[in-house]
Amino acid sequence: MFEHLVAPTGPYAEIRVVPSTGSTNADLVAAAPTTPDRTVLIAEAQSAGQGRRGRSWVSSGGGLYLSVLLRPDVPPARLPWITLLTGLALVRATARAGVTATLKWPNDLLIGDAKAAGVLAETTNDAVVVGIGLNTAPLPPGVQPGAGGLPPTSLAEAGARVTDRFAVAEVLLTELAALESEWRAAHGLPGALLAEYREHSATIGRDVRVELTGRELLGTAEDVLEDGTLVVRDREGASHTVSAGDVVHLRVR
Ligand SMILES: O=C(O)CCCC[C@@H]1SC[C@@H]2NC(=O)N[C@@H]21
Repeated sequence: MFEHLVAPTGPYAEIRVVPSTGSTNADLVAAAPTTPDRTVLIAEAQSAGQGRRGRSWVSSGGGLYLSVLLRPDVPPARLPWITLLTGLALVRATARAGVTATLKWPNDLLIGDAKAAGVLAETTNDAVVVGIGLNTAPLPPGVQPGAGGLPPTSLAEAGARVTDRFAVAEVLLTELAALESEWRAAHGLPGALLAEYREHSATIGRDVRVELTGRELLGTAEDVLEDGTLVVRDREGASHTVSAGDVVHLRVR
């Protein structure tokens, strides 16, 4: 499998596949001090898969669970774009499998109104570990929607042409490398990627509810800006900038 995944001209220092681990993100965060830039770890199953906000990520096998350690030499304020451009890599890879997907800002890949993938980016010293969980096969019965309330779905349920997780991983990593290299070359500015992100956004133009510390913001998501923040206009007409740490829910009209 290892050989199957390594593109001869690919930019990755290493692509390692393990049968099982606790969490590929936790492994790369722990190994960060001695791990080179652009190292990939893929697990066939995880016993302690992590989602955002302390949630767990169902990783019993049948899905794609991978993390990439990156050392981009860009200003720290531009690092939130890693989450967004990873979302774009997921959109592109999903399209190559014959399925149209959109992005719930900042990090959820949606097929229709259900969630097929999530991204968890963690910063450690001078590295960023970006984890991707993508449901290629249906989840086991009984998996509840996450805290965001989105029901789960998978490439298989969406009728994708390609559902083999290693084949999908190969396309995904190729797209991620292309996007991430372009972004690095622009010193962390999104350039043309901003228009691509807006085009695939499931959030822009939708009514949203944002959980802020101690209060709630109800409004309409208007745009995603060059710094990766989301602009929300509230019912009184005031504009708010929401950062990637805030929780945004799409509201049904
Ligand atoms: O939507 C989310 O909450 C993010 C989910 C991220 C899950 C992936 S699976 C591979 C990597 N290892 C982890 O423990 N988490 C990420």
